Amino acid sequence: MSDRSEVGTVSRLPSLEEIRKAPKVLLHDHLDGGPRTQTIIDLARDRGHVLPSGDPDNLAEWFRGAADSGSLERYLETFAHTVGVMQSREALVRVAAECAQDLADDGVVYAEVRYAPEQHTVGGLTLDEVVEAVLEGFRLGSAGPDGQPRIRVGTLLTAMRHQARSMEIAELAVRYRDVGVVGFDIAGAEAGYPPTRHLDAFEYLQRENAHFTIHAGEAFGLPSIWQAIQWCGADRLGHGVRINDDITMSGDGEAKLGRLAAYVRDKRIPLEMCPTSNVQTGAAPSIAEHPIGLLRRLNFRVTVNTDNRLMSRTSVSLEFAKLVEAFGYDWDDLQWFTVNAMKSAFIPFDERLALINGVIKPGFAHLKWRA
Ligand SMILES: O=c1[nH]cnc2c1ncn2[C@H]1C[C@H](O)[C@@H](CO)O1
Ligand SMILES: [Zn+2]
Repeated sequence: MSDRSEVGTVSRLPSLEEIRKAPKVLLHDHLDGGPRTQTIIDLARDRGHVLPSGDPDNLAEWFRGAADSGSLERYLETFAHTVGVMQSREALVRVAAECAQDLADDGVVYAEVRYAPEQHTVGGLTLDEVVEAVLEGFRLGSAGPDGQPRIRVGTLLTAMRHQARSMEIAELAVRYRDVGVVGFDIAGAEAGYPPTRHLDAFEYLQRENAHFTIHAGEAFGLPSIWQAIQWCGADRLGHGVRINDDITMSGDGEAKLGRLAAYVRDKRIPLEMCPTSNVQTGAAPSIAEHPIGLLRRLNFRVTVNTDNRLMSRTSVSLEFAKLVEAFGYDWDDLQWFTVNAMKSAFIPFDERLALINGVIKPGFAHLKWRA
């Protein structure tokens, strides 16, 4: 990492190793986008599922390469090999437990992990059995050797936007809201599948005082973001990178916000940004040119996320390290992203505040003091 000079002093930027020690918050991570490759290989053997490689490192490289297509649709094809092996209670418990362990090992203290229950019923599980298996996995994987929780994991239930089961999944999310499910989402190919297709589900969730986010403004532009917020009432935007299209820069570097971008900023609507994933799907040209740089400068409520740790070979720490490299972010910037994320979580306000004041601020203060 490079050094940055400040008036009379040289302050060292956070290294990847130091970032790993910081208490981090993750709001956008797919369970089926992050299994360990050895686990996929073991589960594939049990199910007779044929994989592109039987070697964990080669398989990891295959996922990253195949996801590097510049197209969201082709990126999504790689999930056939993760979803395909996550079709039994044992498989779901194992993948969820390892997910919680991997996130805790990366220093994540609070995570919201999402998946689409409707994709995990091929082996005969009911939707309720799928949800219960994943909750059990998170419970097991969150505990340290002393039995104390190392991480808190909340679940978001996703409905696939090209399917027609969103109402059923929304009802499932409400049914499990008091035992670990904290919200709802829609995902999948964006172009051709506007969020308003699922308006009945979003209206139901609003009547139930439930929380939801919508993947919008990733592979499709402003109309998708506008519908997600103004028609569907999304609490947060999954990605939302294309809000950039509603910001114009004048010759002297001044930013002018269109009405939608101004609304998103004024209302403090959280943007779940996933830099590496966006480069892979072509939503951003590179990390250095990612709109996150501008949006952070303009004080949008930006958060930093992984999306799919397997497909992007990433972690929250690595996403932060890439941003430090590209934009020269310091500890204050990383804390700002983290507090933004914690403020935007779907758990109750007093619990968010307790994590901000009791874990995040003291953790960053310690790292800043050592730097
Ligand atoms: O970035 C994404 N955009 C849209 N859909 C996505 C993205 N990452 C994963 N998905 C899909 C594929 C998964 O099977 C599904 C549920 O996690 O969500
Ligand atoms: Zn996503």
